Amino acid sequence: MLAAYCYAIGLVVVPLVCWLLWRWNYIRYVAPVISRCSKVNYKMPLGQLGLPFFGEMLIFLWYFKILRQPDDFINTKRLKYGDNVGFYRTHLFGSPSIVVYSPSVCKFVLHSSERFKQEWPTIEALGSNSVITLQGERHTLLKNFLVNALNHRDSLTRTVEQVQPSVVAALESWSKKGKFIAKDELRKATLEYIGKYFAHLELDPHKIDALDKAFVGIIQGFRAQPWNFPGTAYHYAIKCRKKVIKILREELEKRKADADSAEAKSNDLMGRLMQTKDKEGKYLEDEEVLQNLLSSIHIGYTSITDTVGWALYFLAKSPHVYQKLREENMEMSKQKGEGEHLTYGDIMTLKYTNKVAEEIIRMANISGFVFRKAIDDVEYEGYVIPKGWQVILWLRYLHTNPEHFEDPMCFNPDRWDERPRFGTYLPFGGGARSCAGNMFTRVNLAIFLHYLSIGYKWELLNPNTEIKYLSHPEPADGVAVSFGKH
Ligand code: HEM
Repeated sequence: MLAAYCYAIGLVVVPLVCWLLWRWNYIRYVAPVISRCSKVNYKMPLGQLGLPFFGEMLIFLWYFKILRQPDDFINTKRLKYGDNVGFYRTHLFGSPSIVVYSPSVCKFVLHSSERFKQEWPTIEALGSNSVITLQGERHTLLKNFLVNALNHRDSLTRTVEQVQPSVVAALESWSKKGKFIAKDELRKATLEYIGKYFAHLELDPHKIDALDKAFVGIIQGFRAQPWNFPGTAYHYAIKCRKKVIKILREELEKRKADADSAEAKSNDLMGRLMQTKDKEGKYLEDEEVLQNLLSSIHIGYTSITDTVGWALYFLAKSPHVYQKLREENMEMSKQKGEGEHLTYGDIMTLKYTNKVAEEIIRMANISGFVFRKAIDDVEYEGYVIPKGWQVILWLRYLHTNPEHFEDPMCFNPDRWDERPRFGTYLPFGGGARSCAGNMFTRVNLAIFLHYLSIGYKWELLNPNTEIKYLSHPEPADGVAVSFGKH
């Protein structure tokens, strides 16, 4: 009797449970969409949603962490399902998702903010008044402000003037160190100068370490589960955020208390935020000033650190590129007097340097993905992007796909002699949420490239170090270098 019972379990129950586990996400997420969309004849994108709860996360991790071939996640789907319409269905980061890999669909999603919204469950870690999380009119107000303050010609001219002395000083101090982890030094140097440039913050080494630690804590909370109790990454991120806001608030209060001080009169980012008015002529709330300053310092110093870290890596691996870069910049340097700095106009004439900068940005892919949520069922060429599903724009795939860039993993600045095909190069996103600091990044990178190439040489201490792709791409050793003067 018992044997028959066990036999029945083995024969019926176990396969049934396995089948249910395998089909669970289909039954839960896909079947209702198919039933709803059959009336309007929309097709379901191809793909699969994997296991309950985990979805295809284990496969994703396999490609990112074990094989370290992140884009093969998409390549295997293209092999299995064919090219289809430029996107597949999957289940990642806890949600049924559509992964988009084609230029036209990426553009469609980025430029359809009425159909796809940006949603951050971890809003308290990011700040509910930050341009990153705001929606609607307030977002437009702050976004326009930031684009103006960071990316326009006048602002870039000021950036070039004010940032150079700090870059020169940082490189000089590195040459005295000899061997170091470049990412560690870059974090400190860029935080120091961005803090000074954006808010006149005078940061001693102790304060820089404390601030940097707090910013790392904030990042860890961005994509964590939004569980706000002691011990969670989200809770810690909120605590770190409060610490940074406290430091920025001290500076804000100082300026309010002494309106005649040089800082209060300066037109740094904090000063300009304090002077910004909305449509009704009302100044921004303090909280808005502080939160947007925090976001700008944060994104600014981390993205420049990453980009310049990659510059050191790629240039060390491509001596012929370094040599050409050096020649162009030595030529520029000869035209300058002793101690005379570059102008924004000079940087624009450095053709090869700008190509190197663009190639670094393409290959670094520091913002490899962009996330949206479909507000309603959206039809695209007969297929549905279902309401409530997460949409993951796989921007990095645009830049590593040989159909868009020949021999894409080869570091080749000369590919920028021609413009990439429309929509195939989107490192800064697009549409209403495109990056507010794209030109700011390019100019900062060009300044580093200039001073690095005219004055310094370096070698990678671990030239074969692995590349980490999560949480963002970087050489696993943090770019350990031996660094010195020419
Ligand atoms: C290589 C460097 C950088 C890359 C690859 C990059 C990439 C991006 C991308 C892809 C987005 C769009 C996100 C989305 O659509 O959801 C974005 C948004 C943004 N970026 Fe950057 N970024 C870089 C540097 C910077 C810098 C230096 C700043 C400022 C100092 C900055 C400020 C912003 C802001 C404020 C947004 C939010 C815009 C909005 O929500 O409307 N970025 N960035």
